[in-house]
Amino acid sequence: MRTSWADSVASSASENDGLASNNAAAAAAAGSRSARSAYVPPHLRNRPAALAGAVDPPPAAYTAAPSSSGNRWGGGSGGGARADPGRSGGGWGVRGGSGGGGWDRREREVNPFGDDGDVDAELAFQQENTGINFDAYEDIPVETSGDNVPPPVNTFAEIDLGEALNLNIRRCKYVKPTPVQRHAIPISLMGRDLMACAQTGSGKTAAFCFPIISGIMNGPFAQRPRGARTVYPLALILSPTRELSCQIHEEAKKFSYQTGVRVVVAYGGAPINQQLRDLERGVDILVATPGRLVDLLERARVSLQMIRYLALDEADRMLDMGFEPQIRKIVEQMDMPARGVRQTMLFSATFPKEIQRLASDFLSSYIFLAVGRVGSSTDLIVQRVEFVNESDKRSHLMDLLHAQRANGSVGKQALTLVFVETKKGADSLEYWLCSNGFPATTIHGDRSQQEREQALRSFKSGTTPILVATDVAARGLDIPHVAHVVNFDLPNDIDDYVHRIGRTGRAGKTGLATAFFNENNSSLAKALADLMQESNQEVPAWLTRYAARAYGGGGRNRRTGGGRFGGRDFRRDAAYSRGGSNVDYYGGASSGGYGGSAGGYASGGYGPGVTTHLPPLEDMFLTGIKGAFRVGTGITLVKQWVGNEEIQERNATCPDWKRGCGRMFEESALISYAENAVARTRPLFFFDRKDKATIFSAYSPRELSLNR
Ligand SMILES: Nc1ncnc2c1ncn2[C@@H]1O[C@H](COP(=O)(O)OP(=O)(O)OP(=O)(O)O)[C@@H](O)[C@H]1O
Repeated sequence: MRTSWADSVASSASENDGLASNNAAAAAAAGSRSARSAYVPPHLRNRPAALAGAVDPPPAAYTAAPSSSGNRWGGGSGGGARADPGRSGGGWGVRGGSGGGGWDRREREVNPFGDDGDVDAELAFQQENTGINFDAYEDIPVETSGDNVPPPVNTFAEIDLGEALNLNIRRCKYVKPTPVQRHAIPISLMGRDLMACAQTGSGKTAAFCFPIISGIMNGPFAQRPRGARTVYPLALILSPTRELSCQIHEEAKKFSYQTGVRVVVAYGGAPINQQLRDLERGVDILVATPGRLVDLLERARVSLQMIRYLALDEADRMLDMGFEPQIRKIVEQMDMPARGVRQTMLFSATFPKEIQRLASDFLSSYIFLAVGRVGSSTDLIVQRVEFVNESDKRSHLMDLLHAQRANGSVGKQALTLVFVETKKGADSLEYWLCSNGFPATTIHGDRSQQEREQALRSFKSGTTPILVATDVAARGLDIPHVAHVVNFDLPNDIDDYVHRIGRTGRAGKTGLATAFFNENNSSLAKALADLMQESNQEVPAWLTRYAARAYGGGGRNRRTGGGRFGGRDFRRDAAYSRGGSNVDYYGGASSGGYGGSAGGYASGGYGPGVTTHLPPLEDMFLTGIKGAFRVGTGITLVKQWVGNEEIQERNATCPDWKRGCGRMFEESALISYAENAVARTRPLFFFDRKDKATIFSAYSPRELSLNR
């Protein structure tokens, strides 16, 4: 039976395709969008028209504006485990009954640390933070922007997180906060929205979990409706893959042990009934993948009406085209309190400016935080690039692994993660490695959920110290002892490369990343060389030559053209503040998005009139035989196309591109253009200039659809 990986991106072809087709359908329906009624979950139906289908007014308890101290719901600073009315001490009380988000009275909270409770005595015998060298992060440049940014802290003791949470932090052996934690936690505790970018492995999970847990512990009691089967979490943490959601869930459970805050996870690919039972036992923090959450919302088993905190991990991925429609649905079209009422936190190691712009739709008067440059990789990772022809890759890998084995160069327990492009490629490489005496397993979107879990377990335990993976394993996974990441096939996007190599060199440890580069990767050359140079790596002379030749270092590379290299808040970029209206991004414009007027991107619609909200792409016209067509790029391709370099790259794949600007263009040529040049991974919209309707939209070569 096909498991529902619908909400697990990286597994993803299936889901992305699904999403893409949904998205295509959405775009197709763009012209009639206004006539289409919005989905109303069952528990919101039969309500006064003003309320149904709209954002519910949040409960009075947390409609207050952010307070300058404490969280935005006016919660005081707090001590130990939460002692809500209706809860018994120690955090196991019953709150709100079943469906109301409280603990089941009969449930015992498993100790995730396996200690006997005497934490301090136990820790005294252990070397604190064994092997973790956070001093490595000390000299990282930090940029913050926005109004009234609170000062960073240097120790956890300076932050009032509450006794129970502090105890768990000690149990985790976190001695001091990492740079992103030092800055992000005070910002979030102040009740401010946050867009945070920090390098892979630098502790972002705790940076958003601590303020959420502390806020729930210390915030006002949440009186949740009783009786119904619907549950009302107070915090929602969304992540793109199932494995990552599980990992965040595990971490959050550790942090919230004996705090009285209950964390539940919901993801696709696993039986929903078990997850429903978990939810029914009560939930304060729901960690979820978008697809499964939408399912739960549509079944009216979860309501977002009482959400106080929304965190998106891997936020740039979540707002990329594959997920954006689902995220908009969850955040804007269900019953979640509006931005400015809820507190929103976005985290990632990469944050292209066009995604920052999109993300600002979900934030209110937010603070931007960049620890290190946006999208940079940590220099704890030694990066090597080797020129390897396609046909030599296997033998080259074999040489690497033999050398590794012979000289123990990456350590005894060392694990090697090998990234490949396709699922088939993963299977076949795994088979070949095993046949050649290297125990390997594989993780990709065609494997069942059980197989994927088994593969991860076997890799983590060292039973199969080589894991061959597609991008399903590229983001967020924190697997100890991954000493070597091999990019057997390089990705097209430098951001994907950053996330992939970030599976090693985590939490202050060093790591090694080797990439096999050949002619097929020339579009990545410039971005790769720049990234390596920036992180003080030795760039081979031949790569520099490729980079110079490739001019623009294309692919979906967003570093070129001044896009984001330099790591800064997009609001500071003058180009973004033009937009035709006087949008004050710092003040939180009404739409928060480009152009600032109603509709368009800000409302998530791509319907008629959307062209008025496109960034300045006035020169990007193709004139077709049936009228004038504007090529809009949705969101993410805009900057890429404006830069000369990108046009160069497009030329490489679509010779007609440059010639086609402003000229007659056959419809078939447009389609082939879409197939060949742009639609590999991101959507492309063609707009008829006259009536501004989408004439067709393309998501991938397979998903090209004609919607006339
Ligand atoms: N203050 C701390 N002290 C010691 N270890 C920490 C601290 N904060 C986090 N860690 C550890 O650092 C590792 C990386 O943390 P985490 O997975 O949150 O990184 P991340 O920034 O989210 O990475 P990615 O961008 O890859 O998702 C984890 O093993 C975590 O337990």
